[in-house]
Amino acid sequence: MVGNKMFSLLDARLKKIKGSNQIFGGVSVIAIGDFFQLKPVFDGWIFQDLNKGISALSPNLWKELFKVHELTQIMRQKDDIEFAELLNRLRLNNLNDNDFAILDTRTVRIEDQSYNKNSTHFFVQNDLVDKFNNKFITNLTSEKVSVKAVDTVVGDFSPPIKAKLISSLPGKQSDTANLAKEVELAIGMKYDLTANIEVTDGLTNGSSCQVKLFEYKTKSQRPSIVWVKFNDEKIGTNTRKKYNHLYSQNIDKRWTPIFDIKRSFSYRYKNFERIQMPLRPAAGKTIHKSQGDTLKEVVVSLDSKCKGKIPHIHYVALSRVTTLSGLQILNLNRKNIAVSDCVKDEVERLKSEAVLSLCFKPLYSLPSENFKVVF
Ligand SMILES: Nc1ncnc2c1ncn2[C@@H]1O[C@H](COP(=O)(O)OP(=O)(O)OP(=O)(O)O)[C@@H](O)[C@H]1O
Repeated sequence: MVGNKMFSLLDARLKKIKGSNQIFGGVSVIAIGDFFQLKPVFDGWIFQDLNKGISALSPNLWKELFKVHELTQIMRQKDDIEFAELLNRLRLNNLNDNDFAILDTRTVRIEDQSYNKNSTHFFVQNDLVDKFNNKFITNLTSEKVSVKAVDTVVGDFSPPIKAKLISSLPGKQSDTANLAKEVELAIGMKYDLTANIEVTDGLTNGSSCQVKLFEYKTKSQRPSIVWVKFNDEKIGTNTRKKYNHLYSQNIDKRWTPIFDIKRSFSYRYKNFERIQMPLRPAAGKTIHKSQGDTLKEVVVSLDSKCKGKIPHIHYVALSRVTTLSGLQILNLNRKNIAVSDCVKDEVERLKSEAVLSLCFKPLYSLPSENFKVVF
């Protein structure tokens, strides 16, 4: 979700690109989202006033310019309306005893026979995700390879200084253009892309796939191509056409080739370049990274070492799955369910003071007897 700092940066960037002083450089902006999902990371809610630097003097773009039109039809859980209604109550922290009893029926223990250990798992924190993925890969008996990043420092430094700078790079992927220092790849394991490779072809940060084959074109220990199958078969259609010549007999036509990519980043005032496979293990993922996902089966643990409650995290985690029967809960952490007060106030304000009046009557709000299809 876009926060208030990012929104203000978008405004400034568009003004620059368009060479115009009009708001957003005169470009029309449509914002889509749900405030009852997770707060932007390292940013404030889009409706809050900026309070630092020169931007604090500028108007609140969100409150001044935007009006809301609410989409009410639930698509993800359209085949399980009771579950959809329960989720709508969870979204507002209004679950009743019967709802909790229903969720209890989905609670599992790791020792249970029914536990779907191979389903995607969601956790609150990164360390739990890493632990789960490492264990998952260790337990796989398939072919594996550990791919190390190839790093270079940009600038005129002596070789020992370069080596020292490179070894000081952090393990945190978000500090290194989303490319890992080392990524453990295993056939059959689920991965997410960690970079936008080809946006128009759906090869975007977060796209989910399964690794199918390593292809070595040289004698190196490093695969030249990692063949993957995306969960959504439309993703990678153009890439598969573009690399048609790479498909030998043992390569399934639905698989997509993934190559090393090169990205630049700055760390402690020095510039670096990293070459790495843009893949991150995703048998387990954080609930923050699961936003936007749709899955048939999921196992959720809301266990958290954080002291405070994280508003809306229960709703986001439980609403990624299409049916109640596809959901398993390891730990609901019921006492931590929370809704942000400032979000409640803003949604109230939008509904009472900032409703968009449409200049036409949408087809879906016309009575069906008025609707005729003419050939
Ligand atoms: N018109 C539609 N018909 C059938 N399925 C749809 C339709 N619109 C969306 N979906 C499916 O519903 C799911 C959710 O869609 P989408 O991500 O657009 O909604 P959303 O409200 O942004 O979800 P969220 O914010 O909770 O992630 C997706 O799996 C999408 O494919």
